[in-house]
Amino acid sequence: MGVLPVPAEVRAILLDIEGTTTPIAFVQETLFPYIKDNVKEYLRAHWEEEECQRDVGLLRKQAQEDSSLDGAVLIPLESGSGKEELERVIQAVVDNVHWQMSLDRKTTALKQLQGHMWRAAYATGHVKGEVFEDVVPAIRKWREAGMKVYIYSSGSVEAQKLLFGYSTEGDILELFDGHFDTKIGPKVDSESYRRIAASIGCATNNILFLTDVPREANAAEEADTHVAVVIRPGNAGLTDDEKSYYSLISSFTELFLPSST
Ligand SMILES: CSCCC(=O)C(=O)COP(=O)(O)O
Ligand SMILES: [Mg+2]
Repeated sequence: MGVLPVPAEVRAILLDIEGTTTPIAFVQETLFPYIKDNVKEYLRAHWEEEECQRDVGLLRKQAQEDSSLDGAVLIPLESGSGKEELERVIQAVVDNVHWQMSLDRKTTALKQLQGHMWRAAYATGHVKGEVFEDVVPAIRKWREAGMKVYIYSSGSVEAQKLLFGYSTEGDILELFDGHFDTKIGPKVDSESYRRIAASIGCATNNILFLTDVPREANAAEEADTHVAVVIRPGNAGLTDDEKSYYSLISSFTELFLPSST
């Protein structure tokens, strides 16, 4: 097992979810198929609700922005009433969601809808959020050492709270001081890390960001945030250059805090 000393100036640890706290397989083989299999039924059941209409409105706006992309699916406005017209619009939303998911897009519009759909899956016990076994004990230790701990995921804040609120380890939301999603900006944009630091009330170099994705690590580093790339079973492989450039950990227990005993 390796040891990665955490720089003394670090006051907060910012965690990615998929591939960092949580197996990629859980997201790709449980959470995402749930959306693909249930989106049409969900839209039919919730169409009249304000939240659902807001989600569809966001998806429609995103679809317009995406209209020049290969395979993009536009979402028409309902023109008139009637079951057939409703089904036509719902089908366009379904096709748009499937198209975005086939590209693993991280748009806020897609992530908002997914978060709302997962609510029922978690609340009924159909799904439990998976976390790697080292995650909870390590975070508890960091917090005892005075470290603040935040989540930054492309999954919506609501989806994050569901995953950790209904996790295999129970409700572990108390372990986090706050949550960020793509509303603060994309994870591959260095500006997002500056906004997160401002929101936490610290400098970017007071933060250590843990992620499985080198492009995200690169963006954070550009903003002067400390980074380590997390290697977990099922994660995408790293190039030799990435392996030698980034600090790597395969378990949260490898982080060594200056105040740790
Ligand atoms: C919050 S659970 C769903 C995860 C998700 O939708 C996703 O796109 C994963 O992104 P991450 O930034 O956590 O790698
Ligand atoms: Mg990730």
